[in-house]
Amino acid sequence: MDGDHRGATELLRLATAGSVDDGKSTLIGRLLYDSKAIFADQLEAIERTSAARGDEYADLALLTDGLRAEREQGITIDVAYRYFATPKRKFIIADTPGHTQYTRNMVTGASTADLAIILIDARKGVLEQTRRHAFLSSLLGIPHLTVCVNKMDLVDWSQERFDEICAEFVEFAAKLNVADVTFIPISALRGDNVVESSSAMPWYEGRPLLSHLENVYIASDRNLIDARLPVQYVIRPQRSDGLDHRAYAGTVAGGVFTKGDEIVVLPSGFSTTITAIWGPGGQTVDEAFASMAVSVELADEIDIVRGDMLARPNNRPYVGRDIDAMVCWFAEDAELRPHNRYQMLCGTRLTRAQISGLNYRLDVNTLHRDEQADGLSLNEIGRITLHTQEPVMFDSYRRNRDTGSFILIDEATNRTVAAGMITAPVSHDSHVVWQASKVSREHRPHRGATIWLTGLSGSGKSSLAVELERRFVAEGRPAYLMDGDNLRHGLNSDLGFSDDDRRENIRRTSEVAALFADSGAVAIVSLISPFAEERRRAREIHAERGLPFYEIFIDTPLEECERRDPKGLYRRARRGEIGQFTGIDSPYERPEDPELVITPADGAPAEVADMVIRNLGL
Ligand SMILES: Nc1ncnc2c1ncn2[C@@H]1O[C@H](COP(=O)(O)OS(=O)(=O)O)[C@@H](OP(=O)(O)O)[C@H]1O
Ligand SMILES: Nc1ncnc2c1ncn2[C@@H]1O[C@H](COP(=O)(O)OP(=O)(O)O)[C@@H](O)[C@H]1O
Repeated sequence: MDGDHRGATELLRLATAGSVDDGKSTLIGRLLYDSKAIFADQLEAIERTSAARGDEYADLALLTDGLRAEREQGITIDVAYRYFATPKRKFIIADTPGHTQYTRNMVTGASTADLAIILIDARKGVLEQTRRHAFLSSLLGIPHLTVCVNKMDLVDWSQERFDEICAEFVEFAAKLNVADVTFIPISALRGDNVVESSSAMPWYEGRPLLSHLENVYIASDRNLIDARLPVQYVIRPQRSDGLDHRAYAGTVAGGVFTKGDEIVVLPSGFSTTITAIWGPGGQTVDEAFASMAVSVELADEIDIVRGDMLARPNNRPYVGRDIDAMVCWFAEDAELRPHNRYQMLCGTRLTRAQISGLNYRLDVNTLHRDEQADGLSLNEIGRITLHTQEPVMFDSYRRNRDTGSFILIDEATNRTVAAGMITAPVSHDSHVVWQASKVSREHRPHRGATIWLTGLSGSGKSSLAVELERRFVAEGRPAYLMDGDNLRHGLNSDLGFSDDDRRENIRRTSEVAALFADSGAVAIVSLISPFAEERRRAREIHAERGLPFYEIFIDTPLEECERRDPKGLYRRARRGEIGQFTGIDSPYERPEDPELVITPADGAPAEVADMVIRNLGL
């Protein structure tokens, strides 16, 4: 492997969890101090303050506490990053305060960590917060856990006490998915086993903390197998030769890409080869490894946009719209609830997503799963399913922490409201790829569209739809009537009239209409479609694919529909023989902004059809 790649293992990302009382600030201060990573002036100030207070030792907590005060001005998520280095390794510490915002801070600070340090006060032993930190570390997939049993000086350097705490921790951690746990007895205050080995605990045969941090083996933690490059930018440099060499830039999120490799572009599914790779400094390189920012040039002109992903044809991420994930909720003033919609950022892909289900809320202290929960509030963690508007490329978080994570953004406030870790695709759409067609819309002889007629039963949708279809076909334009009644005989024969079934009925019909419109036909939909949200979604499905969509509201008052009652359904509904009848005991949400509104005053269906074609310019 070359130097670039080995270089990645010279950096260790650390997360620390624990509260001030556990001595976390002191420990970080001690690491910085004893490894000479503190500036002389900072050190002097600390020694002066400690001496003035009559402290026996320089209070190293002053160092990190001072930093904390600095950053408390204006940073919303309270995570501080500290850098230090020894001749062996560079370190980045994400210091996440242990107080009330613990979950949010830890999820934010620790999601890229290689190793988490958990501090336990030797006098107190394993506490609720120890379990919480251990659980969060395992949830975040941090590969190494180092449990520092601190304040050993206050338990007389007792090996028995240390062993007792280790045993208790091991018993709890067995329920978690933690690969590698190391225990170190320390006194952060006195510096025992932090940088120097402790003479007070000769029974401890392991390394002191810093030496452990320098030597812990992390090279095999990185995913070198699954090549993933989420496209961040499409670069079109104007060369002096006038040729247009397009390149695709992004940070490699897994595996290795080599010049000459065959790659597949997702979600389109086109394959091509890499002809050149440029490294971060703009120089050409032969290989690109995980965490390298690169741009690549490809042999074929393929339509690639930000949010697409390059992978290997025989090793693809999941591509799908239904995702199973654990999420941690960050927002103070709103709850996560099923059916809510957010912007989802997964890799470089930004798309809308709806919470399709909340399976359970997890108590991070007891690991109890509450399946009755109807929402998640600040700092709560739960298992959800998500349905995205556009296909998303992802791996499970366990396999790849970059391509397996996402954030949810509130559309109104633009704030990050959740961080998510993908468990798996929801089973029904695993490994489905989008198969691109070779016929583009310009190649088709007709331009398609969908005319969506909504209104109560008996309002006159079908009569108008029939007239429209006849006119289009007479003119030689492909058109097809999709009537709710008819679709319910085949495609939708498994659906009844509950709210959920109607939503599914509308969803399926929208998708089929979009396919017809994409093929160049005029899809004429005649569906009560009583829900505004699903009609909006139908419009969106068309907009996403650049297809015209016209919503026509047949605004015939309920009394008139009931008077007409061509099928006798209203009479039966009134007698209670049919339940959930639209307008009687099931709602109809009137369209707020349709392209056209038709009322009975507009005349007979034939006249109305002429008017529609004229008005919509079809
Ligand atoms: N409970 C109840 N509520 C409403 N409609 C009912 C119901 N039961 C049967 N029908 C008949 O089904 C037709 C409506 O089906 P749709 O698929 O258009 O309905 S929906 O969009 O899913 O709400 C509708 O046809 P139209 O009269 O053409 O609208 C009815 O004939
Ligand atoms: N523009 C119109 N003016 C008067 N009656 C109409 C009009 N359009 C339809 N009708 C009548 O209303 C009844 C219901 O029409 P239909 O098209 O079946 O409605 P829907 O499909 O919305 O249930 C039918 O008897 C039809 O003849």
